[in-house]
Amino acid sequence: MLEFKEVYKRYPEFGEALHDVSFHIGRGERVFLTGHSGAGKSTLLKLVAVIERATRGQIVLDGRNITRASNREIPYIRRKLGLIFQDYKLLYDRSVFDNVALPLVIAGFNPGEVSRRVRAALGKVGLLSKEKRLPQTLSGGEQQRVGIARAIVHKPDFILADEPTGNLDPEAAREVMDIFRDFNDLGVTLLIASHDEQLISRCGGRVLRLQRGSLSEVGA
Ligand SMILES: Nc1ncnc2c1ncn2[C@@H]1O[C@H](COP(=O)(O)OP(=O)(O)OP(=O)(O)O)[C@@H](O)[C@H]1O
Repeated sequence: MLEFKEVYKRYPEFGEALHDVSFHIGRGERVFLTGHSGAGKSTLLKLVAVIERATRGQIVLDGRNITRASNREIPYIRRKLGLIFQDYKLLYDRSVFDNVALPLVIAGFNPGEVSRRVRAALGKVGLLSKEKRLPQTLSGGEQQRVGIARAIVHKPDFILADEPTGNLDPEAAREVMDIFRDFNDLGVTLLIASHDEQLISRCGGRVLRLQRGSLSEVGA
């Protein structure tokens, strides 16, 4: 599903954020990416989503070398991915329904199909009854669930989440992790960056540990 081969990332203003990173994630795996603040977790996820580019090495997603993907190829790559962020990145002047619908509207789906898929996604995260609400009227946990619904509404086979529970209290964090686990049980591959070791050990899965840009652990 995803392979990093001797990947390096250098930011001109900073220096080396990733150093000789190699790993493989198989289809359907549940993998956590952990490490201290500044270890390179977000950078690694950004390389998979082609938000940033590797300086050296090779990244292969679904059998396709995406390291030097052209700008035209990027939408096709992102279509395979569901991206979830710590700060939700919702549009606060749009309803829950409209936030989740946005990727489908941009992709040109017809209104009937948009409604069907948005309601299916909201159902999966337990927010069907709140589709008309504006995001700021929801709790942090609910807002993150809107973010998850938006990320999965186009049925990606790979979810990438960057500290998805970082702003949530323990109960909301557990609910969000349970939703990820349900997707994983259905065959969706997960790569979740988190520094919450307790949550990771409770959830179970393989752990990739970054330390100052290098992978120090690739084990189970
Ligand atoms: N666009 C950028 N330009 C310059 N330096 C950057 C950029 N993005 C990240 N860095 C630097 O690269 C290093 C790794 O950052 P990254 O955000 O990947 O770490 P992280 O493990 O996700 O940290 P955190 O847990 O605090 O989010 C950091 O020292 C950061 O300052």
